[in-house]
Amino acid sequence: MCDKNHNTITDPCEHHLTASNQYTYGDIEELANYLKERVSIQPQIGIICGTGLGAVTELLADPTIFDYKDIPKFPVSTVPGHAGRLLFGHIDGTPVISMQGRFHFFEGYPLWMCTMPVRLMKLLGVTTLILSNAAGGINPSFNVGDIMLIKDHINFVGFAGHNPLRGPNEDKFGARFVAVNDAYSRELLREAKAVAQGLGMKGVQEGVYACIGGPSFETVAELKLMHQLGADAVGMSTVHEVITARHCGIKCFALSLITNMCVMDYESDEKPDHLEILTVGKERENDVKILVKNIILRLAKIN
Ligand SMILES: O=P(O)(O)O[C@@H]1C[C@H](O)[C@@H](CO)O1
Ligand SMILES: Nc1nc2[nH]cnc2c(=O)[nH]1
Repeated sequence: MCDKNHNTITDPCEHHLTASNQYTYGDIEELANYLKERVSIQPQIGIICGTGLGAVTELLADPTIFDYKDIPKFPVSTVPGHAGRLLFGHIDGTPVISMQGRFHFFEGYPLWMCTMPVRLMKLLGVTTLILSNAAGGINPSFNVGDIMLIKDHINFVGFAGHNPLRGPNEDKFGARFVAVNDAYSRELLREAKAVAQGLGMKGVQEGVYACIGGPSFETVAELKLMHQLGADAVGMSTVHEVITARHCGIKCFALSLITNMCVMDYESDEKPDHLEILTVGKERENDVKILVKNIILRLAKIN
Protein backbone atom coordinates (compact mmCIF):
# COMPACT_ATOMS: atom_id res chain seq x y z
CA MET A 1 0.00 0.00 0.00
CA CYS A 2 1.04 3.57 -0.58
CA ASP A 3 2.08 5.43 2.57
CA LYS A 4 2.81 8.72 0.82
CA ASN A 5 0.74 11.62 2.14
CA HIS A 6 -0.13 13.29 -1.15
CA ASN A 7 -2.88 14.47 -3.48
CA THR A 8 -3.61 11.39 -5.59
CA ILE A 9 -5.07 13.41 -8.46
CA THR A 10 -2.43 16.11 -8.96
CA ASP A 11 0.49 13.97 -7.80
CA PRO A 12 -0.41 10.33 -8.42
CA CYS A 13 1.96 7.53 -7.49
CA GLU A 14 2.12 4.14 -9.17
CA HIS A 15 -0.13 2.53 -6.58
CA HIS A 16 -2.84 5.13 -6.89
CA LEU A 17 -2.61 5.15 -10.64
CA THR A 18 -3.68 1.53 -10.86
CA ALA A 19 -6.38 2.07 -8.22
CA SER A 20 -7.95 4.93 -10.20
CA ASN A 21 -9.22 4.92 -13.73
CA GLN A 22 -6.54 5.99 -16.17
CA TYR A 23 -8.86 6.19 -19.19
CA THR A 24 -10.20 9.73 -19.26
CA TYR A 25 -13.45 10.54 -21.05
CA GLY A 26 -11.23 12.04 -23.77
CA ASP A 27 -9.25 8.78 -24.14
CA ILE A 28 -12.42 6.78 -24.66
CA GLU A 29 -13.77 9.40 -27.03
CA GLU A 30 -10.55 9.05 -29.06
CA LEU A 31 -10.98 5.30 -29.11
CA ALA A 32 -14.61 5.68 -30.23
CA ASN A 33 -13.50 8.04 -33.01
CA TYR A 34 -10.79 5.58 -34.08
CA LEU A 35 -13.48 2.91 -34.55
CA LYS A 36 -16.02 5.29 -36.12
CA GLU A 37 -13.44 6.20 -38.77
CA ARG A 38 -13.16 2.53 -39.69
CA VAL A 39 -16.73 1.27 -39.43
CA SER A 40 -19.98 3.03 -40.29
CA ILE A 41 -22.30 0.90 -38.10
CA GLN A 42 -23.69 2.75 -35.08
CA PRO A 43 -24.49 -0.05 -32.63
CA GLN A 44 -27.62 0.03 -30.45
CA ILE A 45 -26.96 -3.26 -28.69
CA GLY A 46 -23.72 -4.39 -27.09
CA ILE A 47 -22.93 -8.04 -26.43
CA ILE A 48 -20.22 -9.39 -24.15
CA CYS A 49 -19.57 -13.10 -24.68
CA GLY A 50 -18.59 -15.29 -21.74
CA THR A 51 -16.11 -18.16 -21.63
CA GLY A 52 -16.69 -20.52 -24.54
CA LEU A 53 -19.77 -18.58 -25.65
CA GLY A 54 -18.17 -16.57 -28.44
CA ALA A 55 -20.32 -18.34 -31.06
CA VAL A 56 -22.99 -15.71 -30.43
CA THR A 57 -20.87 -13.50 -32.69
CA GLU A 58 -21.75 -15.83 -35.60
CA LEU A 59 -25.14 -14.10 -35.53
CA LEU A 60 -23.58 -10.91 -36.92
CA ALA A 61 -24.07 -10.64 -40.66
CA ASP A 62 -21.01 -9.54 -42.61
CA PRO A 63 -19.11 -8.30 -39.52
CA THR A 64 -16.26 -5.83 -39.37
CA ILE A 65 -13.73 -7.39 -37.01
CA PHE A 66 -10.95 -5.83 -34.95
CA ASP A 67 -8.43 -7.86 -32.95
CA TYR A 68 -8.04 -6.29 -29.52
CA LYS A 69 -4.27 -6.21 -30.02
CA ASP A 70 -4.70 -3.90 -33.03
CA ILE A 71 -6.89 -1.33 -31.24
CA PRO A 72 -4.86 1.45 -29.57
CA LYS A 73 -4.91 1.38 -25.75
CA PHE A 74 -7.08 -1.78 -25.69
CA PRO A 75 -6.26 -4.62 -23.26
CA VAL A 76 -5.82 -8.13 -24.69
CA SER A 77 -7.61 -11.37 -23.76
CA THR A 78 -5.47 -13.97 -22.00
CA VAL A 79 -8.07 -16.63 -21.08
CA PRO A 80 -8.71 -19.71 -23.30
CA GLY A 81 -12.25 -19.42 -24.67
CA HIS A 82 -11.97 -15.64 -25.15
CA ALA A 83 -10.91 -14.93 -28.73
CA GLY A 84 -10.07 -11.25 -28.16
CA ARG A 85 -12.02 -9.66 -31.00
CA LEU A 86 -14.40 -6.75 -31.31
CA LEU A 87 -17.08 -7.18 -33.97
CA PHE A 88 -19.53 -4.76 -35.56
CA GLY A 89 -22.46 -6.05 -37.61
CA HIS A 90 -26.22 -6.49 -37.78
CA ILE A 91 -28.38 -9.15 -36.19
CA ASP A 92 -31.61 -9.26 -38.19
CA GLY A 93 -31.25 -5.57 -38.99
CA THR A 94 -30.29 -4.37 -35.51
CA PRO A 95 -26.82 -2.76 -35.36
CA VAL A 96 -24.68 -4.56 -32.80
CA ILE A 97 -21.19 -4.43 -31.32
CA SER A 98 -19.90 -7.63 -29.74
CA MET A 99 -16.92 -8.46 -27.60
CA GLN A 100 -15.72 -11.98 -28.29
CA GLY A 101 -13.78 -12.19 -25.08
CA ARG A 102 -13.86 -10.06 -21.96
CA PHE A 103 -11.30 -8.92 -19.40
CA HIS A 104 -11.22 -10.38 -15.91
CA PHE A 105 -9.84 -9.06 -12.63
CA PHE A 106 -7.88 -12.30 -12.13
CA GLU A 107 -5.93 -11.66 -15.35
CA GLY A 108 -4.34 -8.77 -13.47
CA TYR A 109 -6.37 -5.98 -15.04
CA PRO A 110 -7.79 -3.38 -12.67
CA LEU A 111 -11.59 -3.29 -12.81
CA TRP A 112 -11.63 0.11 -14.54
CA MET A 113 -9.64 -1.48 -17.35
CA CYS A 114 -11.83 -4.61 -17.48
CA THR A 115 -14.86 -2.40 -17.99
CA MET A 116 -13.49 0.31 -20.29
CA PRO A 117 -15.17 -1.33 -23.34
CA VAL A 118 -18.58 -0.73 -21.76
CA ARG A 119 -17.90 3.04 -21.72
CA LEU A 120 -16.63 2.76 -25.26
CA MET A 121 -19.90 1.08 -26.26
CA LYS A 122 -21.78 3.95 -24.61
CA LEU A 123 -19.92 6.51 -26.73
CA LEU A 124 -20.60 4.45 -29.84
CA GLY A 125 -24.36 4.61 -29.19
CA VAL A 126 -25.19 1.42 -27.27
CA THR A 127 -28.32 1.63 -25.12
CA THR A 128 -28.74 -2.05 -24.19
CA LEU A 129 -26.07 -4.51 -23.11
CA ILE A 130 -26.45 -8.30 -23.26
CA LEU A 131 -23.87 -10.20 -21.21
CA SER A 132 -23.15 -13.89 -20.85
CA ASN A 133 -20.84 -15.91 -18.65
CA ALA A 134 -19.93 -19.43 -17.65
CA ALA A 135 -20.83 -20.12 -14.02
CA GLY A 136 -20.91 -22.87 -11.44
CA GLY A 137 -24.36 -23.91 -10.22
CA ILE A 138 -25.00 -23.53 -6.48
CA ASN A 139 -28.77 -23.97 -6.49
CA PRO A 140 -29.25 -27.74 -6.07
CA SER A 141 -32.21 -27.74 -8.46
CA PHE A 142 -29.96 -26.58 -11.33
CA ASN A 143 -28.30 -28.92 -13.83
CA VAL A 144 -25.19 -28.64 -15.97
CA GLY A 145 -26.23 -27.00 -19.24
CA ASP A 146 -28.99 -24.89 -17.70
CA ILE A 147 -29.20 -21.26 -18.72
CA MET A 148 -29.79 -18.95 -15.76
CA LEU A 149 -31.30 -15.56 -16.53
CA ILE A 150 -29.71 -13.21 -14.00
CA LYS A 151 -32.13 -11.23 -11.86
CA ASP A 152 -29.61 -9.88 -9.33
CA HIS A 153 -26.04 -10.26 -8.14
CA ILE A 154 -23.91 -10.53 -5.01
CA ASN A 155 -20.66 -8.67 -5.56
CA PHE A 156 -18.03 -10.32 -3.38
CA VAL A 157 -15.32 -8.44 -5.27
CA GLY A 158 -17.13 -5.23 -4.33
CA PHE A 159 -17.42 -6.36 -0.69
CA ALA A 160 -13.62 -6.51 -0.72
CA GLY A 161 -13.48 -2.86 -1.80
CA HIS A 162 -12.92 -3.30 -5.53
CA ASN A 163 -15.33 -1.40 -7.72
CA PRO A 164 -14.85 -0.29 -11.33
CA LEU A 165 -16.10 3.18 -10.36
CA ARG A 166 -13.52 3.62 -7.60
CA GLY A 167 -11.48 6.81 -7.94
CA PRO A 168 -12.46 10.28 -9.16
CA ASN A 169 -15.91 10.18 -10.77
CA GLU A 170 -16.14 10.81 -14.51
CA ASP A 171 -19.27 13.02 -14.45
CA LYS A 172 -19.67 12.87 -18.22
CA PHE A 173 -20.50 9.18 -17.88
CA GLY A 174 -22.69 9.36 -14.78
CA ALA A 175 -23.19 10.49 -11.20
CA ARG A 176 -20.83 9.63 -8.32
CA PHE A 177 -23.23 7.18 -6.67
CA VAL A 178 -25.16 4.66 -8.70
CA ALA A 179 -28.19 2.58 -7.70
CA VAL A 180 -27.89 -1.10 -8.60
CA ASN A 181 -31.01 -2.53 -6.95
CA ASP A 182 -32.51 -2.56 -10.45
CA ALA A 183 -29.25 -3.36 -12.27
CA TYR A 184 -30.82 -6.09 -14.42
CA SER A 185 -33.67 -4.56 -16.41
CA ARG A 186 -36.93 -6.13 -15.29
CA GLU A 187 -38.39 -5.42 -18.69
CA LEU A 188 -35.56 -7.25 -20.48
CA LEU A 189 -35.79 -10.15 -18.04
CA ARG A 190 -39.53 -10.43 -18.68
CA GLU A 191 -38.94 -10.36 -22.43
CA ALA A 192 -36.18 -12.98 -22.19
CA LYS A 193 -38.43 -15.28 -20.18
CA ALA A 194 -41.19 -14.87 -22.73
CA VAL A 195 -38.74 -15.64 -25.55
CA ALA A 196 -37.41 -18.78 -23.81
CA GLN A 197 -40.96 -19.93 -23.15
CA GLY A 198 -42.00 -19.20 -26.74
CA LEU A 199 -39.08 -21.27 -28.01
CA GLY A 200 -40.00 -24.08 -25.62
CA MET A 201 -36.42 -24.00 -24.35
CA LYS A 202 -35.77 -26.47 -21.54
CA GLY A 203 -33.50 -25.82 -18.56
CA VAL A 204 -33.97 -22.07 -18.41
CA GLN A 205 -33.73 -20.81 -14.82
CA GLU A 206 -33.74 -17.44 -13.14
CA GLY A 207 -31.41 -16.54 -10.29
CA VAL A 208 -28.78 -14.58 -8.42
CA TYR A 209 -25.18 -14.53 -9.70
CA ALA A 210 -22.36 -14.24 -7.18
CA CYS A 211 -19.08 -12.76 -8.42
CA ILE A 212 -15.70 -13.66 -6.96
CA GLY A 213 -12.30 -12.42 -8.14
CA GLY A 214 -10.82 -15.79 -9.09
CA PRO A 215 -8.84 -17.41 -10.58
CA SER A 216 -9.16 -19.96 -7.77
CA PHE A 217 -12.59 -21.57 -7.64
CA GLU A 218 -14.53 -21.75 -4.36
CA THR A 219 -13.98 -23.80 -1.22
CA VAL A 220 -16.83 -25.93 0.09
CA ALA A 221 -17.27 -23.53 3.02
CA GLU A 222 -17.42 -20.52 0.70
CA LEU A 223 -20.04 -22.24 -1.45
CA LYS A 224 -22.16 -23.10 1.59
CA LEU A 225 -21.96 -19.44 2.64
CA MET A 226 -22.97 -18.26 -0.85
CA HIS A 227 -25.89 -20.69 -0.87
CA GLN A 228 -27.11 -19.36 2.49
CA LEU A 229 -26.82 -15.81 1.18
CA GLY A 230 -29.09 -16.58 -1.75
CA ALA A 231 -26.64 -17.09 -4.61
CA ASP A 232 -27.79 -19.52 -7.29
CA ALA A 233 -24.59 -19.52 -9.35
CA VAL A 234 -21.04 -18.22 -9.06
CA GLY A 235 -18.57 -16.84 -11.56
CA MET A 236 -15.76 -14.34 -12.03
CA SER A 237 -17.13 -11.58 -14.24
CA THR A 238 -20.17 -9.63 -15.47
CA VAL A 239 -20.94 -7.69 -12.28
CA HIS A 240 -18.31 -4.96 -12.82
CA GLU A 241 -19.45 -4.57 -16.44
CA VAL A 242 -23.05 -4.21 -15.29
CA ILE A 243 -22.08 -1.61 -12.64
CA THR A 244 -20.21 0.42 -15.28
CA ALA A 245 -23.12 0.12 -17.71
CA ARG A 246 -25.67 1.25 -15.14
CA HIS A 247 -23.45 4.20 -14.21
CA CYS A 248 -23.72 5.50 -17.78
CA GLY A 249 -27.40 4.58 -18.20
CA ILE A 250 -27.15 1.43 -20.32
CA LYS A 251 -29.89 -1.19 -19.74
CA CYS A 252 -28.57 -4.67 -18.92
CA PHE A 253 -29.65 -8.23 -19.49
CA ALA A 254 -27.33 -11.06 -18.44
CA LEU A 255 -27.34 -14.83 -18.46
CA SER A 256 -25.12 -17.57 -17.03
CA LEU A 257 -24.51 -20.90 -18.66
CA ILE A 258 -24.24 -23.40 -15.81
CA THR A 259 -21.12 -25.24 -16.95
CA ASN A 260 -20.59 -27.27 -13.79
CA MET A 261 -22.31 -27.91 -10.50
CA CYS A 262 -20.28 -26.54 -7.59
CA VAL A 263 -18.80 -29.15 -5.30
CA MET A 264 -20.45 -28.57 -1.93
CA ASP A 265 -19.59 -31.89 -0.32
CA TYR A 266 -16.29 -32.68 1.43
CA GLU A 267 -16.59 -36.34 0.40
CA SER A 268 -16.76 -35.57 -3.34
CA ASP A 269 -13.77 -36.17 -5.61
CA GLU A 270 -15.12 -33.86 -8.31
CA LYS A 271 -13.43 -30.58 -9.17
CA PRO A 272 -14.34 -27.67 -11.43
CA ASP A 273 -12.14 -27.63 -14.50
CA HIS A 274 -11.74 -24.94 -17.15
CA LEU A 275 -11.54 -27.46 -20.02
CA GLU A 276 -14.82 -29.06 -18.96
CA ILE A 277 -16.32 -25.58 -18.68
CA LEU A 278 -15.28 -24.93 -22.29
CA THR A 279 -16.79 -28.27 -23.38
CA VAL A 280 -20.18 -27.49 -21.84
CA GLY A 281 -19.98 -24.03 -23.44
CA LYS A 282 -19.48 -25.69 -26.83
CA GLU A 283 -22.42 -28.05 -26.25
CA ARG A 284 -24.82 -25.27 -25.32
CA GLU A 285 -23.54 -22.29 -27.31
CA ASN A 286 -26.13 -22.85 -30.00
CA ASP A 287 -29.00 -22.50 -27.53
CA VAL A 288 -27.43 -19.37 -26.08
CA LYS A 289 -27.12 -18.07 -29.63
CA ILE A 290 -30.79 -18.80 -30.43
CA LEU A 291 -31.92 -17.16 -27.20
CA VAL A 292 -29.86 -14.01 -27.79
CA LYS A 293 -30.99 -13.75 -31.42
CA ASN A 294 -34.65 -14.01 -30.43
CA ILE A 295 -34.29 -11.52 -27.59
CA ILE A 296 -32.80 -9.02 -30.04
CA LEU A 297 -35.62 -9.72 -32.54
CA ARG A 298 -38.19 -9.12 -29.83
CA LEU A 299 -36.50 -5.92 -28.66
CA ALA A 300 -36.53 -4.63 -32.24
CA LYS A 301 -40.29 -5.26 -32.37
CA ILE A 302 -41.15 -3.55 -29.08
CA ASN A 303 -38.79 -0.55 -29.46
O1 LIG B 1 -15.90 -14.74 -18.66
P1 LIG B 1 -16.62 -15.77 -17.85
O2 LIG B 1 -17.25 -15.20 -16.63
O3 LIG B 1 -17.58 -16.57 -18.67
O4 LIG B 1 -15.49 -16.78 -17.34
C1 LIG B 1 -15.72 -17.82 -16.40
C2 LIG B 1 -15.02 -17.48 -15.13
C3 LIG B 1 -13.60 -17.86 -15.44
O5 LIG B 1 -12.97 -16.89 -16.23
C4 LIG B 1 -13.73 -19.05 -16.26
C5 LIG B 1 -13.60 -20.28 -15.44
O6 LIG B 1 -13.52 -21.39 -16.26
O7 LIG B 1 -15.05 -18.98 -16.83
N1 LIG C 1 -16.12 -18.94 -9.69
C1 LIG C 1 -16.51 -19.83 -10.57
N2 LIG C 1 -16.53 -19.51 -11.86
C2 LIG C 1 -16.95 -20.44 -12.73
N3 LIG C 1 -17.06 -20.38 -14.05
C3 LIG C 1 -17.54 -21.57 -14.48
N4 LIG C 1 -17.72 -22.40 -13.43
C4 LIG C 1 -17.35 -21.72 -12.34
C5 LIG C 1 -17.33 -22.05 -10.94
O1 LIG C 1 -17.67 -23.14 -10.49
N5 LIG C 1 -16.91 -21.06 -10.11
